[in-house]
Amino acid sequence: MRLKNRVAVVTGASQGIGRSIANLYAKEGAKVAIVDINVAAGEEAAAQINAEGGTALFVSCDIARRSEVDAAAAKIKSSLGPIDILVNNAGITRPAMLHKMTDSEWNQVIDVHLHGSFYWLQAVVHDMIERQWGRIVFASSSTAQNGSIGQINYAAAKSAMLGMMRTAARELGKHNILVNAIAPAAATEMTKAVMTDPKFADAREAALKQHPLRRSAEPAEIAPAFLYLVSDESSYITGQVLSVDGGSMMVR
Ligand SMILES: NC(=O)c1ccc[n+]([C@@H]2O[C@H](COP(=O)([O-])OP(=O)(O)OC[C@H]3O[C@@H](n4cnc5c(N)ncnc54)[C@H](O)[C@@H]3O)[C@@H](O)[C@H]2O)c1
Ligand SMILES: CC(C)C1=CC=C(C(=O)O)[C@@H](O)[C@H]1O
Repeated sequence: MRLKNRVAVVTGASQGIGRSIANLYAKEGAKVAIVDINVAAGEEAAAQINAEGGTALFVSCDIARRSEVDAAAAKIKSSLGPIDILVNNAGITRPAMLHKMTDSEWNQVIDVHLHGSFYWLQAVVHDMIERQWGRIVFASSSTAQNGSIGQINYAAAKSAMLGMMRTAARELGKHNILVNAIAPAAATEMTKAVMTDPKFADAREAALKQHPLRRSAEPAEIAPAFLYLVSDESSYITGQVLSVDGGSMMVR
């Protein structure tokens, strides 16, 4: 077991990529905190892990609110112990062309990705420094490098997360705290509309023709990369962005 007795926080783990990460970490022996605003799905995800012999705790938390992050971190530390691993995975999209985007659409996306990730960094970093061990992974996106039509808020947020990741990697490396990012691509609730809406059928077909693997991924195919970056096997990797997208962005 590669994460035996490690305490891991995975934000946005009620569904999608985060849930697959939580499942895999639990199988590898970690005590996992599932942090999400989707209470029903989060409780179900935690119950499933516990029923299968793992250890999981669901904690309801809107990561865009510092008070909720601080309360969630305190609950996790008192229930599971000091936090060793943080995965800043929770995310949302609020698409609109830039000339039509409202302040609310802009702020919601910035609040979740940027403020949420920052609050969680601050909530875990003191314990990690004290223990001289930590692993932090951000879920970024290829939109950080390429941009994405209709997603200026999301592209800005995902780009900024890389700046945060690299800065944290530089500041924390001397404490044996490694900080990296993954740019994933998988079929989830987030991508469902674009993947299934008939009005995007032509764009989808064109994208698939350019895709080296000619298919999208399941979240479970993304999770092993998140395991690698928090395991002892990646002890000399920090400040990096790993694309786990079937090579789809390589060909652009
Ligand atoms: N699916 C993809 O192809 C893809 C591509 C690039 C990046 N990503 C990123 O990967 C991460 C996971 O995406 P996914 O596809 O699994 O999405 P998803 O929509 O299936 O899951 C996102 C989770 O985040 C939770 N969440 C949203 N706002 C929250 C908040 N304020 N506080 C706490 N939890 C909140 C949701 O409830 C949900 O459980 C996101 O950061 C996303 O931007 C996904
Ligand atoms: C195009 C669609 C399926 C899509 C791809 C990538 C995303 C990302 O998070 O990088 C999603 O926002 C979504 O728009």
